[in-house]
Amino acid sequence: MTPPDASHNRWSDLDRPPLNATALRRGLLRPDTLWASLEVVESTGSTNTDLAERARAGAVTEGAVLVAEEQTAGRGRLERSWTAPPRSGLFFSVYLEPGGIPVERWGWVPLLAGVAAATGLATSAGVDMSLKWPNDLLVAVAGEERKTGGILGEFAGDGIVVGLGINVSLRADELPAPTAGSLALAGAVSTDRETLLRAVLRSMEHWYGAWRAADGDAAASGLQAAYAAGCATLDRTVRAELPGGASLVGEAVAIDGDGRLILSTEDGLQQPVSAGDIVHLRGAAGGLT
Ligand SMILES: Nc1ncnc2c1ncn2[C@@H]1O[C@H](COP(=O)(O)OP(=O)(O)OP(=O)(O)O)[C@@H](O)[C@H]1O
Ligand SMILES: O=C(O)CCCC[C@@H]1SC[C@@H]2NC(=O)N[C@@H]21
Repeated sequence: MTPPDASHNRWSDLDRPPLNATALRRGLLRPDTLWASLEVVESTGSTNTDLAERARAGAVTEGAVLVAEEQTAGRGRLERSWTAPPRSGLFFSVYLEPGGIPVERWGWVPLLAGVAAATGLATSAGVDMSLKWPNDLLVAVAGEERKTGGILGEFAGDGIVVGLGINVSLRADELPAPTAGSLALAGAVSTDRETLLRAVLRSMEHWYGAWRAADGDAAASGLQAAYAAGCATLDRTVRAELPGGASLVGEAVAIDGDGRLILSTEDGLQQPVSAGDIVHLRGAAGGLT
């Protein structure tokens, strides 16, 4: 006898159960907490696009969370795409309105999301997590650094939409690129997406509260130090591929108060990098391979 869902592969329903929005709301939406609403949609183009549209229309309040089981036009930084099979990971965006905080400090919000996601996932999935500047989430798969998550922050309306894509149960044959990984491939003790999402959102609430309480000062709130402690880019020789095509090689020596990566180059200069792609090069400074 043929089961009614024979067209699905065996992973779709057993290993990738749907999210329970009611349970998530019960655990996260409480009076006096940051998270004000949580919606789970079956499929959409991009949760960032959707929340940004709502923010521009004034149709969303701070603390809104939009989660999709599947994205058909997921977007990454630098006009790239974000692709993953339905329910293989967490694809969600949050809307934050740090009114009163000087806008030049808002650039810390996506970095804050990276610290929160890395901390929340390390605890809930039991996997060592690190950050590649600015905010890729890295895990080790068979001793190799792999990207298991990415973060896209976009100004919209009076606030900022921060979208997170986290590869949870992706198998090796499903990876969108050789550089990608997943929590499962990194040996996660749990791949329960509700547990992971709750942990990330709670950690984000903690860091956002601390950052706001310090008036957006990343040093005073401890955020700058937490970011540096989790950042795998620091103390490495890296190549920064800058917008416009130029590139810069140097040792990553610090994250400054504006969240920029400081490279110490061969000519002895300290060059701040505020946007671009970082490639971690092997070997110590001067010993590139
Ligand atoms: N789920 C994911 N996990 C990790 N990395 C991802 C994921 N989805 C997309 N990426 C990465 O994001 C980038 C997507 O960029 P882009 O849209 O330019 O695609 P591409 O595969 O690099 O090139 P193109 O689509 O132009 O052929 C790639 O580096 C890809 O590896
Ligand atoms: O690594 C990157 O370049 C950032 C990837 C961000 C992906 C997430 S998935 C949820 C949200 N919606 C999007 O379209 N993008 C972000």
